[in-house]
Amino acid sequence: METFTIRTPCSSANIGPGFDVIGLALSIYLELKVTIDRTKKSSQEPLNCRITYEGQGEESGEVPLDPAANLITRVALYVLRCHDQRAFPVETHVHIINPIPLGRGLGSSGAAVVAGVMLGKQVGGLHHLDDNRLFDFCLMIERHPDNVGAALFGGFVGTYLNPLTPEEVARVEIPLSEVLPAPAGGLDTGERPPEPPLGIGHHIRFTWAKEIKAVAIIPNFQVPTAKAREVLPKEYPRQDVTFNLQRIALLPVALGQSPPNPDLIYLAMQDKLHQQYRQKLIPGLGEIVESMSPSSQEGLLGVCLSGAGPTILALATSNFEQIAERIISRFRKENIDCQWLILEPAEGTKVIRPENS
Ligand SMILES: Nc1ncnc2c1ncn2[C@@H]1O[C@H](COP(=O)(O)OP(=O)(O)O)[C@@H](O)[C@H]1O
Ligand SMILES: N[C@@H](CCOP(=O)(O)O)C(=O)O
Repeated sequence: METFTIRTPCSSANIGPGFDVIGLALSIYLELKVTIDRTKKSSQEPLNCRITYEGQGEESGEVPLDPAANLITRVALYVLRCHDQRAFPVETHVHIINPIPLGRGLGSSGAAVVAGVMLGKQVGGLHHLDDNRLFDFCLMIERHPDNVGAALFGGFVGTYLNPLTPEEVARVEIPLSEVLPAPAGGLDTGERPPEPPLGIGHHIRFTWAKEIKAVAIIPNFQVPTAKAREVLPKEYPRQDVTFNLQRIALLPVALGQSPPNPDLIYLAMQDKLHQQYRQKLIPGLGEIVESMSPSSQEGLLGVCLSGAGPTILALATSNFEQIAERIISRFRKENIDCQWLILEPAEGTKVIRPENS
């Protein structure tokens, strides 16, 4: 019996102005406990894979247990099929432990994609795929690099895409339905899916000052990332783009300085490219972001929307409970309940094998 665990952190993307660029891996972990029983000759399970699940959305059953429908196993199958393996090895059991809240802007889907790519590599024995190549596979599915970059590489990262040839662009823009295997009921045509072009995405690691903690205030409703991207404009006024460029040049420097400079961080976390448009999906967001600053709230460095929301991320050095309570009370006025957590920067995705295996 072969067993191993894949551990992937959640993430907070953007951190204000770094829309689709900056990501921070944080300390809530998706875990896959994988067992492969190679003594079996055949399997009754679809695609030779049994999925069990515990964690967020367990009662509502919103995470499918069919390997042809579950995001993690579909992504693993994509990697396998690019390498002429049509199914999981006989017989694979994937137990998913997922404490990352779904659809809240903490990168649950990014973590699922990264864990899925790693699962494909491990069960397929595809040891030649290094993390940079796995990043390419992730980008064929999650088409912005910030949250998957953080979940794969860990820490505080800047991510960017290479210029691609027109032929490669066409390959990257292929509809998701042609990349991922068809959900339950779809026929396996036996065709090889399109492989990612080489070196689509890259990352650079930034320093994170040890004093800074991330307070996540998580409202009790979901905003699907796809919906939060639909509300964004196709074009922006030049002054808004310049505003973000000025801030993004400051942000990694400001968050790496020890001791942190609250006024600089507050300034560096302002955004004009996505947060104001997402207000219509997240009642109270505008007021929260505009009303809280280091001068009005001791210990606070800055506040932003986490990923596509609705979670609010407050960066702070002290008074975490008071900061969280102030944001929670604003959401309460909208009849929205929240939970809150203090999170730390996290390591990237790891495969953990039992000793002497
Ligand atoms: N552990 C998981 N296993 C399978 N599917 C998952 C998992 N985590 C997230 N997903 C899928 O991703 C969706 C949420 O993605 P998205 O809207 O991008 O929000 P988020 O901001 O949490 O990434 C879930 O509704 C579910 O379909
Ligand atoms: N840059 C993306 C990040 C989405 O992250 P998620 O964690 O909400 O999936 C965006 O802002 O749309």
